[in-house]
Formats: sequence, C-alpha cells, structure tokens
Amino acid sequence: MDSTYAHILDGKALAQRIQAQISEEVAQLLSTFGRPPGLAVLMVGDNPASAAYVRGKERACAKAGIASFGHHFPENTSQTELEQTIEALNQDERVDGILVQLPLPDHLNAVSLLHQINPDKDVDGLHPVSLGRLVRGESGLRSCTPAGVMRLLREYQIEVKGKQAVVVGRSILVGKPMSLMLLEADATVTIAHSRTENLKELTRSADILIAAIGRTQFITADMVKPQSVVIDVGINRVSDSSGQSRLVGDVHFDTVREIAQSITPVPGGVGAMTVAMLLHNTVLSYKRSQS
Ligand SMILES: Nc1nc(=O)c2c([nH]1)NC[C@@H]1CN(c3ccc(C(=O)N[C@@H](CCC(=O)O)C(=O)O)cc3)C=[N+]21
Repeated sequence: MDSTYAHILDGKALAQRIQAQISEEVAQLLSTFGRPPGLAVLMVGDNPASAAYVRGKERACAKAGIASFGHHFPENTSQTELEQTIEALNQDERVDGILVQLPLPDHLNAVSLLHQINPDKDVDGLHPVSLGRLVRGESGLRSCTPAGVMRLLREYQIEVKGKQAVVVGRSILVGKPMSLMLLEADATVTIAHSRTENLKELTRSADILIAAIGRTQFITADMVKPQSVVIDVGINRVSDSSGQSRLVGDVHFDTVREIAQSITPVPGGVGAMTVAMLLHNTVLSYKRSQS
C-alpha cells in the first residue's frame, strides 16, 4: 500500500526553487552594483566524477547569472602553481567565491591549499576560520552539503529542536560540520563512525538519522527507528547486472522507505541541495564585500 511509504524529501525541486530565487536576487545585485557575483572553481586532473560535478556547478552558475571562472589543471600540476592561482583569485575583485574541487591527486597537499583561500571567499566552508566560526556559533560561510541538509529540514518543517539526531560519519566535509549545525539547531547529537560499538542500537534511537558513511546502502531497515527522518548524504556509483551504471546512496532506500516517515532520494536529494548552497554562499560573500 502506497501510503505506508515514507514521504520523499525532494531536494532537486527545492534546489530549483532556491536557484530561481537566487537568480532574481543576482539580477537585482547586478543592476545595483554593476557586476555579477563570481565563483572560481579549481579542478586538477580528469576524474570523470569530479568533472561532472564541476560541470553541474558551472551550469548552475550560468543559470543564476553568476560569473564562473573555471581553472582546469593537468594531473601533474605543482603545489606552487595552485598556490599562485589561489593568491591571484584572493586578490581578484570579480571573484567572491573560491572552490578547490576535491579529491586532489596524492602529490598535492589539499589542506594547505584550503588554508590559503581568503576565509571571506571560502564558499565551501572548509577553511579553519569558517569551521571555527561554526564551532563558536558565529555567522560565516557554512559547508555546502550540511547547510543543504539543514535547509531541506527547515523547508519541510521537520522539527530538529530537542530531537535525537545521529550522524553516521565524521568527515570534515560532512560529518563534523553536520553535527555542529544540528547542535546549533538544538538537536541532541551523537556522532557514530566505523569504530562505534552497537551501531544498530544507536541508529535505531535516532529521530533524525544522517547517513554520511561513504558505503553503498550501508543503512538497512533494521537500523532505522520507525517513523524517523532519514537523510542520505552518500553518493556511490554502482553498476547493475546489465552493466548499467547508476547512483545509490548510503541508505538502502527500497527497504528503509517502508520504515521511515521521511527520506531523501539519491539522486535528487542532498546532492542537488549542495549546489544550491554553493550559489547561496557565493551571493552571501558578494553582498558582504559590497557593504
Ligand atoms: N571542494 C569540494 N566541494 C564540494 O562540495 C564537493 C567536492 N569538493 N568534491 C565532490 C563532492 C560531491 N559533490 C556533489 C555536488 C553535487 C551533486 C549533485 O548535484 N548531485 C545530483 C545529481 C548527480 C548526478 O546525477 O550525477 C543529485 O544527487 O541529485 C553531487 C555531489 C560536491 N562535492
């Protein structure tokens, strides 16, 4: 019976609405200040998944009227070359946001590059200053993926305050900032990870379960509290028996949807929101530079 299935949290539709609003705002900002917001994206090498994400970001910028400055480097690019590019972009007044597409090839020090970005242009929210502001509860640029999750919860009027939230995954890109944002919204937050004992008992206590493990369909129905909210941050490319490739999350969607109250799909959930939040951060950074 269809009515027993979880409500689908449609990140794709919400992201489109947000991007349409951003587009209107950008048109106004352009006529007031005489230039559009600008985003610089640095990509190294030819990882097809990264290239696809970067194309998605550039397409979204173009649609919203945001200028994008793509910097595509060969696989063997040196640290110095990237540092010089970031330094130039830090100074460039047309550029409000700088993003280094991750992962980088092994010979490069990604952390040192992220540290070099001017925190006021850190639209990915990964600079220590941005993360420090989040820890302190100060305003600042927030990491796009967890910010997208918070926006999705807010738009669907899902109560966070006082709820038990369990975040599975402790990465600097998602798990840690996600936990802090849920805490900021007055959830009771537990961070679980690969060494957590009795993981299933813990996830079954979650009113809001965030799956950010990076393992295909890891969260199964037996790990989920009935009528809870399940947010799938995972993006895993798998090929099915006929050799067709498709995207699946960290949640076993087909069984968990029979247990949960609400669930995000993959694709069409959190991933789409990530891009919307990137544009949001770029406009935020632009407005701060004008005032
Ligand atoms: N510095 C940095 N910042 C990032 O934000 C960053 C990164 N590096 N490296 C890789 C991950 C991944 N990521 C995604 C962005 C959009 C979708 C997205 O639009 N997904 C759509 C469609 C995906 C498709 O169909 O291919 C969806 O889930 O519905 C997914 C994943 C950003 N990342």
